[in-house]
Amino acid sequence: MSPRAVIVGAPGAGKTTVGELLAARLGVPFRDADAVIEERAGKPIPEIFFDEGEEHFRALETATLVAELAGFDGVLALGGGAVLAEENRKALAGHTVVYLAVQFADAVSRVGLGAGRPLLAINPRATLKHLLDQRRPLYEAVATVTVSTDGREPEEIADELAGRL
Ligand SMILES: Nc1ncnc2c1ncn2[C@@H]1O[C@H](COP(=O)(O)OP(=O)(O)OP(=O)(O)O)[C@@H](O)[C@H]1O
Ligand SMILES: O=C(O)C1=C[C@@H](O)[C@@H](O)[C@H](O)C1
Ligand SMILES: [Mg+2]
Repeated sequence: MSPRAVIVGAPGAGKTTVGELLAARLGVPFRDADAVIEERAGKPIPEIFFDEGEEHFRALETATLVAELAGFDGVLALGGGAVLAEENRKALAGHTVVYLAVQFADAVSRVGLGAGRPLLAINPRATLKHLLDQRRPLYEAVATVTVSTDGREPEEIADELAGRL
């Protein structure tokens, strides 16, 4: 068993939004790895970061990724930082991985820079810019399909992906 598609991309790329639409088009279930982690931990991600720290969150993220890659056959959206660990990137090899690319301007307007994103708690604009620059090559490295999302509606992106997969 393997997911029909694994979606990666930065915060605000539209992983959850486009992932749900794509799953509906393919007639398969959708699952968000962030939601699975919250369910397993019994608390929201900002609380996991606050109580146990990022390292603990990343360990939960790897365990969740490995379990879902082996046991889920729908569309799986990953957290924005799931590509950071080499172990995770290796685990993604051989799977259909969709990279939703987004440039800074659209990412800022979609993310909103409000509460709920522990990594963007301090100096959100500069942090988001750095995070996009740092991660772009990592998303590209794991992707088997890349789609640009800037200035495009989620429905249009999901249609393109459904046709390409
Ligand atoms: N292509 C798009 N055009 C305009 N707005 C979008 C697009 N995709 C998503 N959005 C909006 O941007 C916001 C963030 O989208 P979404 O939560 O799907 O991103 P995400 O990649 O899952 O982010 P996160 O990393 O936080 O999980 C939502 O309000 C969503 O409605
Ligand atoms: O960009 C990141 O590193 C993160 C993105 C979210 O999806 C969550 O997985 C968490 O807030 C970390
Ligand atoms: Mg999401």
